[in-house]
Amino acid sequence: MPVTQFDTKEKYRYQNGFDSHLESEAIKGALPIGQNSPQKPPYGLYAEKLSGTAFTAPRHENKQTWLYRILPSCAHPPYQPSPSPPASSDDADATAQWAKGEKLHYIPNQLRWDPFDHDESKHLDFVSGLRLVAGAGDPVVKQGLGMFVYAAGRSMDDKSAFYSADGDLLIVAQEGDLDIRTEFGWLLVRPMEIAVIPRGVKYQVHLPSGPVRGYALELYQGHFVLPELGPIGSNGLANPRDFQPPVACFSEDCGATASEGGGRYTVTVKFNNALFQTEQAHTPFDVVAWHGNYYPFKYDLGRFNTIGTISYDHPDPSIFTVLSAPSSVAGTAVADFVIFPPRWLVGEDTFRPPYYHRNTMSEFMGLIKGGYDAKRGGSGGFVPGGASLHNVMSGHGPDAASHEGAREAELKPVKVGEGSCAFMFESSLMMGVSEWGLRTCKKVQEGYSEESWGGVVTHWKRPEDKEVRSHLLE
Ligand SMILES: O=C(O)Cc1cc(O)ccc1O
Ligand SMILES: [Fe+2]
Repeated sequence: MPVTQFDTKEKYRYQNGFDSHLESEAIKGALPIGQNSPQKPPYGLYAEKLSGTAFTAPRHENKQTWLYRILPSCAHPPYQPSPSPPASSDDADATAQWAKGEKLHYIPNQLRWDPFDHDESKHLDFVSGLRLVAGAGDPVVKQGLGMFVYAAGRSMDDKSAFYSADGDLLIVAQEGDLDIRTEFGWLLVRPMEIAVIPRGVKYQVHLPSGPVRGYALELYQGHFVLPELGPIGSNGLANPRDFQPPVACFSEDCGATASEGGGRYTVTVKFNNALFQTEQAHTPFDVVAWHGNYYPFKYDLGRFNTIGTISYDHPDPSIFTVLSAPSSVAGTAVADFVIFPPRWLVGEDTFRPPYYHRNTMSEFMGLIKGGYDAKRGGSGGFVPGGASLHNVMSGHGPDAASHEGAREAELKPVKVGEGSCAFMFESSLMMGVSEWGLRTCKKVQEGYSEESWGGVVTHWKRPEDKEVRSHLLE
């Protein structure tokens, strides 16, 4: 039985593997045997290669997939600049993010945002509901990244598709399910799950459970890898087999030629942070089979094998890295995706929350659910759907109350983060904040720094103080 868009039973079957060479056929025999490009591929399909790296990239980095589809992707009328800004009923500046060359604001202050708005208007879909919050670099030279939030109240049109030429998109679902139809098959991405849609892959996002909100990171350079495990050994953190790419699933909505079909599929592309559109007569979701190692996938954060100290001191958060996008400097990431899942704290004689910190890397944090052990929750705090940014060398750490609590806490084993999950996009690059992120969204918490650290208490004692001297004489 072919797996078509109508066959829901088959829709959510997945394969397993990270950076594996996989293959999937919705119709048995659709993949050519022993070669990629036969004179006449099976079932009259077209063979099309999708390259995720240069042809000549080293073998261990080389990424490509062969797609076997009813019509080739090139068969479309020319793209035009997106005729109207992404639909938004309530936010005139919402499209600023798409404008090429938008000025980013570089500021050393700690920033924190209240939860970003939902799409009350129900006018926004996943694409028009994407907002750039912060970023660095430039898609033109394939360097850097963009950090986004999304809020959407309606599904993308059944006859629409989106792809980004700018980079791989890591999606962190925070509220609501994303039913993502890709050229490679379907992915259901729920809160506490993530997905990565590689550069160039076309997709369409449906909202089966209602409005959605979440975070996303677009990587303008390279691809995500699993972090090295070093002395941890051969298992732990995110295990490769828990990454789930889809199985092939196609629609046949194509005419006798590429331009004769009756369909009107709107394809939108994000190209250098500007949107372009075309309308084609045939579905872009016509891939009957594929094989390769360049594919979209999802990952359930609940499967993360969290590791921590069983003796003393707070380890660096790099032990919580799910995925990393390396730069050319060893051990230095363009972006790390790090999570803070529920875990046992047993450290002895240890200040257990995150230490006070100034980092050469920038730290953008979000909260999927629950709370975070070094930050106050509740209104005005660090709460689900909100975010914080501690840029290059901006001091941060537990707020005064968390610090005092942790100083005095009885150090018995405790489980922290039960029912919660914070995450961090950590980058070696200095983050610029978009106009939308700084002003238009109206979510920046004015008093963040003062509220958090204004009340940090001095515990300093001079050497001649009685208490210190008696301690030294002991
Ligand atoms: O809360 C943060 O700032 C992130 C963070 C977490 C941690 O466990 C150690 C260092 C660090 O920067
Ligand atoms: Fe930090």
